[in-house]
Amino acid sequence: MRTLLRRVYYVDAFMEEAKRGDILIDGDSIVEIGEEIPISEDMEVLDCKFKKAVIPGLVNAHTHAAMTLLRGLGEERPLKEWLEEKIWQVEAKLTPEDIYWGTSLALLEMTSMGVTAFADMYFEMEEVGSAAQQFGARCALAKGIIGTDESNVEKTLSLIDHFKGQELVNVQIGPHAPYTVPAEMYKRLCDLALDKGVGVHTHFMEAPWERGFLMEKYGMTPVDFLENSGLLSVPVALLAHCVWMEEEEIEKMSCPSVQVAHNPSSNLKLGSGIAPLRGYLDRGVTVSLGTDGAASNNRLDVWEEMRLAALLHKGKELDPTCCKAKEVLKMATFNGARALGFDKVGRIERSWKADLAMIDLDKPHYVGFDCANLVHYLVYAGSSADVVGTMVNGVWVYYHGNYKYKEAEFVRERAQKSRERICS
Ligand SMILES: N[C@@H](CCSC[C@H]1O[C@@H](n2cnc3c(=O)[nH]cnc32)[C@H](O)[C@@H]1O)C(=O)O
Ligand SMILES: [Zn+2]
Repeated sequence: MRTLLRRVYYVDAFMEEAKRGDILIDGDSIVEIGEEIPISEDMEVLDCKFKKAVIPGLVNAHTHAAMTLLRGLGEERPLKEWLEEKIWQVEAKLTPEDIYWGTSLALLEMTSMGVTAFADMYFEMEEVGSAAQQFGARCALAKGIIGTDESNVEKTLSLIDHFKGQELVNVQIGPHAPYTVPAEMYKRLCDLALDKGVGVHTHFMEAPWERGFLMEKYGMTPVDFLENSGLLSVPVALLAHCVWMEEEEIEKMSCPSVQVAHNPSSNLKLGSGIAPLRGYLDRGVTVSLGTDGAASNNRLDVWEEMRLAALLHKGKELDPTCCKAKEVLKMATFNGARALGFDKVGRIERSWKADLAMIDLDKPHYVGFDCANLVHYLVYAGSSADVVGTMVNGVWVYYHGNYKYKEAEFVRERAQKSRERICS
Protein backbone atom coordinates (compact mmCIF):
# COMPACT_ATOMS: atom_id res chain seq x y z
CA MET A 1 0.00 0.00 0.00
CA ARG A 2 1.29 3.43 -0.91
CA THR A 3 0.35 6.49 1.15
CA LEU A 4 -0.66 9.73 -0.49
CA LEU A 5 -0.56 12.83 1.67
CA ARG A 6 -2.83 14.99 -0.40
CA ARG A 7 -3.15 18.76 -0.29
CA VAL A 8 -0.58 19.54 2.41
CA TYR A 9 1.84 22.34 3.06
CA TYR A 10 5.36 20.95 3.29
CA VAL A 11 8.70 22.46 4.12
CA ASP A 12 12.20 21.39 5.09
CA ALA A 13 15.29 23.37 6.03
CA PHE A 14 16.57 23.48 2.45
CA MET A 15 13.51 24.96 0.77
CA GLU A 16 13.36 28.66 0.15
CA GLU A 17 9.78 28.59 1.40
CA ALA A 18 6.97 26.10 2.09
CA LYS A 19 5.09 24.56 -0.84
CA ARG A 20 1.57 23.27 -1.38
CA GLY A 21 0.97 19.88 -2.93
CA ASP A 22 0.95 16.11 -2.54
CA ILE A 23 3.55 13.72 -1.14
CA LEU A 24 3.54 10.07 -2.19
CA ILE A 25 5.18 7.46 0.03
CA ASP A 26 6.01 3.97 -1.14
CA GLY A 27 7.64 1.53 1.26
CA ASP A 28 10.14 3.42 3.39
CA SER A 29 10.62 6.43 1.11
CA ILE A 30 9.11 9.51 -0.43
CA VAL A 31 8.73 8.59 -4.09
CA GLU A 32 6.98 11.58 -5.54
CA ILE A 33 6.16 15.16 -4.68
CA GLY A 34 3.90 17.15 -6.90
CA GLU A 35 0.98 19.46 -7.37
CA GLU A 36 -1.68 16.87 -8.09
CA ILE A 37 -0.41 13.33 -8.05
CA PRO A 38 -2.93 11.05 -9.84
CA ILE A 39 -4.72 8.80 -7.37
CA SER A 40 -4.74 5.04 -7.91
CA GLU A 41 -6.37 2.12 -6.12
CA ASP A 42 -3.32 0.92 -4.27
CA MET A 43 -3.03 4.23 -2.43
CA GLU A 44 -4.23 5.12 1.01
CA VAL A 45 -5.22 8.74 0.44
CA LEU A 46 -5.17 11.24 3.29
CA ASP A 47 -6.76 14.39 1.99
CA CYS A 48 -5.52 17.12 4.32
CA LYS A 49 -7.29 19.96 2.49
CA PHE A 50 -4.32 22.26 3.18
CA LYS A 51 -5.05 22.15 6.90
CA LYS A 52 -1.93 20.15 7.70
CA ALA A 53 1.77 20.82 7.34
CA VAL A 54 4.40 18.14 6.83
CA ILE A 55 7.98 18.62 7.97
CA PRO A 56 10.88 16.17 8.35
CA GLY A 57 10.65 14.21 11.61
CA LEU A 58 12.43 15.82 14.54
CA VAL A 59 15.60 14.22 15.85
CA ASN A 60 16.54 14.21 19.52
CA ALA A 61 20.31 14.09 19.16
CA HIS A 62 21.15 13.58 22.83
CA THR A 63 19.09 11.84 25.44
CA HIS A 64 18.97 9.10 28.04
CA ALA A 65 15.44 7.93 27.32
CA ALA A 66 14.95 5.63 30.31
CA MET A 67 15.66 8.55 32.64
CA THR A 68 11.93 9.27 32.41
CA LEU A 69 11.90 6.98 35.45
CA LEU A 70 14.14 9.47 37.28
CA ARG A 71 12.18 12.59 36.36
CA GLY A 72 11.94 14.92 39.33
CA LEU A 73 14.79 13.29 41.27
CA GLY A 74 17.70 15.39 42.48
CA GLU A 75 16.02 18.60 41.38
CA GLU A 76 17.86 21.91 41.40
CA ARG A 77 21.40 20.69 41.96
CA PRO A 78 24.55 21.30 39.89
CA LEU A 79 25.75 18.60 37.49
CA LYS A 80 28.39 16.84 39.60
CA GLU A 81 26.34 16.76 42.78
CA TRP A 82 23.22 15.77 40.81
CA LEU A 83 25.02 12.80 39.22
CA GLU A 84 27.10 11.63 42.17
CA GLU A 85 24.70 12.14 45.04
CA LYS A 86 21.41 11.27 43.45
CA ILE A 87 21.20 9.94 39.92
CA TRP A 88 23.89 7.25 39.96
CA GLN A 89 22.53 5.79 43.20
CA VAL A 90 19.07 5.38 41.76
CA GLU A 91 20.37 4.13 38.41
CA ALA A 92 22.16 1.30 40.22
CA LYS A 93 18.73 -0.17 40.98
CA LEU A 94 17.51 -0.21 37.38
CA THR A 95 16.89 -3.65 35.87
CA PRO A 96 16.78 -4.39 32.13
CA GLU A 97 13.01 -4.47 32.37
CA ASP A 98 12.94 -1.02 33.99
CA ILE A 99 15.05 0.31 31.12
CA TYR A 100 12.60 -1.16 28.61
CA TRP A 101 9.59 0.51 30.23
CA GLY A 102 11.39 3.77 30.98
CA THR A 103 12.48 4.00 27.34
CA SER A 104 8.95 3.10 26.25
CA LEU A 105 7.62 5.93 28.38
CA ALA A 106 10.04 8.29 26.62
CA LEU A 107 8.88 6.96 23.25
CA LEU A 108 5.25 7.46 24.20
CA GLU A 109 6.14 11.12 24.70
CA MET A 110 8.58 11.61 21.85
CA THR A 111 6.64 9.92 19.06
CA SER A 112 3.52 11.93 19.93
CA MET A 113 5.59 15.11 19.52
CA GLY A 114 6.89 14.43 16.02
CA VAL A 115 10.22 12.94 17.08
CA THR A 116 11.21 10.19 14.66
CA ALA A 117 14.76 9.45 15.86
CA PHE A 118 16.85 9.75 18.99
CA ALA A 119 20.47 9.25 20.08
CA ASP A 120 20.60 7.49 23.41
CA MET A 121 23.48 6.91 25.80
CA TYR A 122 22.61 4.60 28.67
CA PHE A 123 22.96 0.95 29.66
CA GLU A 124 21.06 -2.26 28.91
CA MET A 125 20.96 -0.85 25.38
CA GLU A 126 19.42 -3.99 23.88
CA GLU A 127 16.31 -3.01 25.85
CA VAL A 128 16.43 0.55 24.56
CA GLY A 129 16.71 -0.72 20.99
CA SER A 130 13.94 -3.21 21.53
CA ALA A 131 11.58 -0.49 22.82
CA ALA A 132 12.49 1.73 19.86
CA GLN A 133 11.77 -1.15 17.47
CA GLN A 134 8.40 -1.83 19.09
CA PHE A 135 7.45 1.82 18.69
CA GLY A 136 8.93 1.92 15.19
CA ALA A 137 11.33 4.78 15.95
CA ARG A 138 14.82 5.27 14.54
CA CYS A 139 17.71 5.42 17.02
CA ALA A 140 21.45 5.53 17.57
CA LEU A 141 22.43 3.55 20.66
CA ALA A 142 25.55 3.96 22.77
CA LYS A 143 26.38 1.93 25.85
CA GLY A 144 27.49 4.58 28.33
CA ILE A 145 31.01 3.73 29.43
CA ILE A 146 32.52 4.91 32.72
CA GLY A 147 36.05 3.92 33.75
CA THR A 148 38.23 1.33 32.07
CA ASP A 149 36.37 -1.89 32.71
CA GLU A 150 36.85 -4.25 29.77
CA SER A 151 33.31 -5.57 30.11
CA ASN A 152 32.01 -2.27 28.70
CA VAL A 153 33.98 -2.78 25.50
CA GLU A 154 32.55 -6.28 25.23
CA LYS A 155 29.02 -4.97 25.80
CA THR A 156 29.58 -2.41 23.06
CA LEU A 157 30.84 -5.06 20.64
CA SER A 158 27.91 -7.33 21.35
CA LEU A 159 25.53 -4.38 20.93
CA ILE A 160 27.01 -3.78 17.47
CA ASP A 161 26.44 -7.46 16.66
CA HIS A 162 22.95 -7.51 18.14
CA PHE A 163 21.61 -4.79 15.87
CA LYS A 164 23.65 -5.57 12.77
CA GLY A 165 21.52 -5.18 9.64
CA GLN A 166 18.66 -3.45 11.49
CA GLU A 167 17.78 -0.55 9.28
CA LEU A 168 16.40 1.71 12.01
CA VAL A 169 19.13 1.13 14.59
CA ASN A 170 22.68 2.45 14.50
CA VAL A 171 25.13 1.66 17.25
CA GLN A 172 27.65 4.20 18.50
CA ILE A 173 30.39 3.97 21.13
CA GLY A 174 29.64 5.89 24.33
CA PRO A 175 32.47 7.05 26.58
CA HIS A 176 30.50 9.03 29.18
CA ALA A 177 32.74 12.10 29.59
CA PRO A 178 36.42 13.10 29.90
CA TYR A 179 36.01 13.32 33.68
CA THR A 180 34.79 9.71 33.98
CA VAL A 181 36.82 8.00 31.23
CA PRO A 182 40.64 8.26 31.09
CA ALA A 183 42.27 9.67 27.95
CA GLU A 184 43.86 6.31 27.10
CA MET A 185 40.47 4.65 27.14
CA TYR A 186 39.05 7.36 24.84
CA LYS A 187 41.86 6.59 22.39
CA ARG A 188 41.11 2.91 22.52
CA LEU A 189 37.37 3.53 21.98
CA CYS A 190 37.99 5.93 19.10
CA ASP A 191 40.26 3.34 17.45
CA LEU A 192 37.46 0.83 17.87
CA ALA A 193 34.98 3.27 16.31
CA LEU A 194 37.28 3.69 13.31
CA ASP A 195 37.76 -0.03 13.03
CA LYS A 196 34.02 -0.75 13.20
CA GLY A 197 33.00 2.28 11.14
CA VAL A 198 30.68 3.62 13.83
CA GLY A 199 30.27 6.94 15.61
CA VAL A 200 31.21 8.03 19.14
CA HIS A 201 28.68 9.69 21.44
CA THR A 202 30.07 11.48 24.49
CA HIS A 203 29.40 14.35 26.90
CA PHE A 204 31.89 17.14 26.35
CA MET A 205 32.56 20.45 28.12
CA GLU A 206 29.19 20.66 29.77
CA ALA A 207 30.37 22.36 32.97
CA PRO A 208 33.03 25.05 33.35
CA TRP A 209 35.25 22.97 35.67
CA GLU A 210 35.89 20.38 32.92
CA ARG A 211 38.52 22.71 31.41
CA GLY A 212 40.48 22.88 34.66
CA PHE A 213 40.15 19.13 35.10
CA LEU A 214 41.66 18.42 31.66
CA MET A 215 44.48 20.91 32.23
CA GLU A 216 45.34 19.53 35.66
CA LYS A 217 45.11 15.85 34.80
CA TYR A 218 46.59 15.86 31.28
CA GLY A 219 47.92 19.37 30.64
CA MET A 220 45.50 19.50 27.73
CA THR A 221 43.00 22.06 26.53
CA PRO A 222 39.64 20.67 25.40
CA VAL A 223 40.77 20.88 21.76
CA ASP A 224 44.02 19.06 22.61
CA PHE A 225 41.84 16.37 24.14
CA LEU A 226 39.67 16.12 21.04
CA GLU A 227 42.76 15.81 18.82
CA ASN A 228 44.65 13.50 21.13
CA SER A 229 41.81 11.07 21.73
CA GLY A 230 41.08 10.65 18.03
CA LEU A 231 37.62 12.18 18.33
CA LEU A 232 38.33 14.43 15.34
CA SER A 233 38.86 11.48 13.02
CA VAL A 234 36.11 8.99 13.91
CA PRO A 235 33.18 8.72 11.44
CA VAL A 236 30.91 10.74 13.76
CA ALA A 237 31.89 12.45 17.02
CA LEU A 238 28.58 13.33 18.64
CA LEU A 239 29.62 15.80 21.35
CA ALA A 240 26.81 16.60 23.74
CA HIS A 241 26.77 20.13 25.23
CA CYS A 242 30.08 21.85 24.26
CA VAL A 243 29.02 24.79 26.42
CA TRP A 244 32.47 25.91 27.47
CA MET A 245 34.52 26.10 24.28
CA GLU A 246 36.41 29.35 23.63
CA GLU A 247 35.85 31.27 20.39
CA GLU A 248 39.31 30.49 19.00
CA GLU A 249 38.90 26.79 19.80
CA ILE A 250 35.67 26.51 17.86
CA GLU A 251 37.47 26.84 14.55
CA LYS A 252 39.31 23.58 15.19
CA MET A 253 36.00 21.79 15.71
CA SER A 254 34.90 22.59 12.20
CA CYS A 255 35.64 19.20 10.71
CA PRO A 256 33.22 16.77 9.07
CA SER A 257 33.14 14.30 11.97
CA VAL A 258 32.21 16.74 14.74
CA GLN A 259 28.52 17.00 15.53
CA VAL A 260 27.73 19.24 18.48
CA ALA A 261 24.47 18.36 20.22
CA HIS A 262 23.10 21.53 21.78
CA ASN A 263 20.84 20.93 24.80
CA PRO A 264 19.69 24.39 25.86
CA SER A 265 17.04 23.35 28.42
CA SER A 266 19.25 20.89 30.26
CA ASN A 267 22.15 23.35 30.29
CA LEU A 268 19.93 26.02 31.81
CA LYS A 269 18.28 23.73 34.34
CA LEU A 270 21.54 22.28 35.67
CA GLY A 271 23.00 25.78 35.72
CA SER A 272 25.70 24.66 33.30
CA GLY A 273 25.59 27.72 31.07
CA ILE A 274 24.73 28.80 27.53
CA ALA A 275 26.66 27.25 24.65
CA PRO A 276 28.34 29.62 22.13
CA LEU A 277 25.92 28.59 19.39
CA ARG A 278 26.55 31.57 17.17
CA GLY A 279 30.26 30.75 17.19
CA TYR A 280 29.53 27.24 15.99
CA LEU A 281 27.15 28.39 13.27
CA ASP A 282 29.45 31.18 12.04
CA ARG A 283 32.39 28.79 11.77
CA GLY A 284 30.51 25.99 10.06
CA VAL A 285 30.45 23.53 12.98
CA THR A 286 27.44 21.23 12.57
CA VAL A 287 24.98 21.49 15.45
CA SER A 288 21.97 19.35 16.27
CA LEU A 289 19.50 19.61 19.15
CA GLY A 290 18.94 17.35 22.15
CA THR A 291 16.82 17.30 25.25
CA ASP A 292 19.21 15.31 27.46
CA GLY A 293 17.42 13.05 29.95
CA ALA A 294 14.07 13.73 31.56
CA ALA A 295 15.76 14.26 34.94
CA SER A 296 17.55 17.37 33.70
CA ASN A 297 15.05 18.99 31.32
CA ASN A 298 12.37 17.69 32.32
CA ARG A 299 10.66 17.41 28.91
CA LEU A 300 11.66 15.38 25.89
CA ASP A 301 10.30 18.00 23.55
CA VAL A 302 12.48 18.90 20.58
CA TRP A 303 10.02 21.68 19.58
CA GLU A 304 10.81 23.37 22.82
CA GLU A 305 14.55 23.05 22.21
CA MET A 306 14.05 24.61 18.76
CA ARG A 307 12.19 27.59 20.16
CA LEU A 308 14.57 27.99 23.06
CA ALA A 309 17.66 27.79 20.84
CA ALA A 310 16.18 30.35 18.46
CA LEU A 311 15.35 32.76 21.29
CA LEU A 312 18.17 32.23 23.77
CA HIS A 313 21.03 33.18 21.47
CA LYS A 314 19.29 36.24 20.08
CA GLY A 315 19.07 37.50 23.62
CA LYS A 316 22.58 36.47 24.57
CA GLU A 317 24.14 38.03 21.46
CA LEU A 318 21.81 41.07 21.47
CA ASP A 319 21.12 40.19 17.85
CA PRO A 320 17.70 39.19 16.51
CA THR A 321 19.23 38.03 13.23
CA CYS A 322 21.22 35.23 14.84
CA CYS A 323 20.07 31.62 14.99
CA LYS A 324 17.22 31.90 12.52
CA ALA A 325 14.13 29.70 12.54
CA LYS A 326 15.26 27.83 9.45
CA GLU A 327 18.66 27.17 11.01
CA VAL A 328 17.09 25.60 14.10
CA LEU A 329 14.78 23.52 11.92
CA LYS A 330 17.87 22.24 10.12
CA MET A 331 19.53 21.41 13.44
CA ALA A 332 16.46 19.53 14.64
CA THR A 333 16.04 17.51 11.44
CA PHE A 334 18.80 17.12 8.84
CA ASN A 335 21.74 17.74 11.19
CA GLY A 336 20.28 15.43 13.83
CA ALA A 337 20.02 12.61 11.32
CA ARG A 338 23.71 13.10 10.38
CA ALA A 339 24.68 13.05 14.04
CA LEU A 340 22.95 9.69 14.44
CA GLY A 341 24.67 8.38 11.33
CA PHE A 342 21.62 8.09 9.06
CA ASP A 343 21.72 9.03 5.39
CA LYS A 344 18.81 10.27 3.30
CA VAL A 345 16.92 11.28 6.44
CA GLY A 346 15.84 14.82 7.29
CA ARG A 347 14.57 16.31 4.05
CA ILE A 348 11.35 16.26 2.08
CA GLU A 349 12.72 15.10 -1.21
CA ARG A 350 12.12 12.31 -3.65
CA SER A 351 14.04 9.13 -2.66
CA TRP A 352 14.58 10.37 0.89
CA LYS A 353 13.25 8.32 3.81
CA ALA A 354 9.68 9.01 4.84
CA ASP A 355 10.45 10.23 8.37
CA LEU A 356 7.85 12.96 8.79
CA ALA A 357 5.82 14.92 11.31
CA MET A 358 2.34 16.14 10.46
CA ILE A 359 1.10 19.35 12.06
CA ASP A 360 -2.43 20.65 12.54
CA LEU A 361 -2.66 24.08 10.92
CA ASP A 362 -6.20 24.52 12.15
CA LYS A 363 -4.93 25.65 15.55
CA PRO A 364 -5.70 29.32 16.26
CA HIS A 365 -2.03 30.34 16.35
CA TYR A 366 -1.57 29.43 12.67
CA VAL A 367 -4.03 32.03 11.41
CA GLY A 368 -2.12 34.28 9.05
CA PHE A 369 0.61 31.87 7.98
CA ASP A 370 1.67 31.57 4.36
CA CYS A 371 4.34 29.70 2.42
CA ALA A 372 6.95 32.36 3.12
CA ASN A 373 6.49 32.45 6.90
CA LEU A 374 5.43 28.89 7.78
CA VAL A 375 8.80 27.97 9.33
CA HIS A 376 8.61 31.03 11.57
CA TYR A 377 5.07 30.11 12.62
CA LEU A 378 6.23 26.58 13.44
CA VAL A 379 9.32 27.57 15.44
CA TYR A 380 8.03 30.63 17.27
CA ALA A 381 4.28 30.02 17.61
CA GLY A 382 4.01 26.26 17.17
CA SER A 383 4.58 23.52 19.69
CA SER A 384 4.58 19.76 20.05
CA ALA A 385 0.87 19.97 20.89
CA ASP A 386 0.22 20.69 17.20
CA VAL A 387 1.55 17.30 16.04
CA VAL A 388 -1.13 14.90 14.80
CA GLY A 389 1.01 12.29 13.10
CA THR A 390 4.54 10.93 13.16
CA MET A 391 5.84 8.68 10.40
CA VAL A 392 9.10 6.73 10.47
CA ASN A 393 10.39 4.91 7.42
CA GLY A 394 6.97 5.12 5.77
CA VAL A 395 5.01 3.83 8.78
CA TRP A 396 2.76 5.88 11.04
CA VAL A 397 4.21 5.30 14.50
CA TYR A 398 1.73 7.79 15.96
CA TYR A 399 -1.43 9.04 14.37
CA HIS A 400 -4.20 11.02 16.05
CA GLY A 401 -3.60 9.59 19.52
CA ASN A 402 -2.89 6.01 18.41
CA TYR A 403 0.45 4.27 18.44
CA LYS A 404 1.81 1.59 16.15
CA TYR A 405 2.97 -0.18 19.32
CA LYS A 406 0.02 -2.22 20.47
CA GLU A 407 1.14 -2.39 24.11
CA ALA A 408 1.41 1.39 24.34
CA GLU A 409 -1.54 1.53 26.72
CA PHE A 410 0.37 -0.53 29.34
CA VAL A 411 3.49 1.60 29.32
CA ARG A 412 2.40 4.14 31.94
CA GLU A 413 1.44 1.49 34.47
CA ARG A 414 4.63 -0.53 34.00
CA ALA A 415 6.80 2.59 34.22
CA GLN A 416 4.97 3.65 37.37
CA LYS A 417 5.78 0.27 38.98
CA SER A 418 9.46 0.60 38.09
CA ARG A 419 9.50 4.11 39.47
CA GLU A 420 7.99 3.04 42.76
CA ARG A 421 10.54 0.25 43.17
CA ILE A 422 13.64 2.33 42.40
CA CYS A 423 12.49 5.05 44.77
CA SER A 424 11.62 2.73 47.65
N1 LIG B 1 26.83 4.11 34.83
C1 LIG B 1 26.46 3.42 33.62
C2 LIG B 1 27.01 4.05 32.38
C3 LIG B 1 26.61 5.50 32.14
S1 LIG B 1 25.25 5.73 31.06
C4 LIG B 1 25.14 7.48 30.83
C5 LIG B 1 25.07 8.29 32.07
O1 LIG B 1 24.95 9.66 31.76
C6 LIG B 1 24.27 10.27 32.84
N2 LIG B 1 23.81 11.62 32.46
C7 LIG B 1 22.58 12.06 32.19
N3 LIG B 1 22.59 13.37 31.87
C8 LIG B 1 23.87 13.76 31.97
C9 LIG B 1 24.52 15.01 31.78
O2 LIG B 1 23.93 16.04 31.46
N4 LIG B 1 25.86 15.03 31.96
C10 LIG B 1 26.55 13.94 32.32
N5 LIG B 1 25.99 12.75 32.52
C11 LIG B 1 24.65 12.66 32.34
C12 LIG B 1 23.17 9.30 33.12
O3 LIG B 1 22.59 9.52 34.36
C13 LIG B 1 23.90 7.97 32.99
O4 LIG B 1 24.41 7.58 34.22
C14 LIG B 1 26.81 1.93 33.77
O5 LIG B 1 26.82 1.48 34.88
O6 LIG B 1 26.99 1.25 32.81
ZN1 LIG C 1 23.42 13.68 28.78
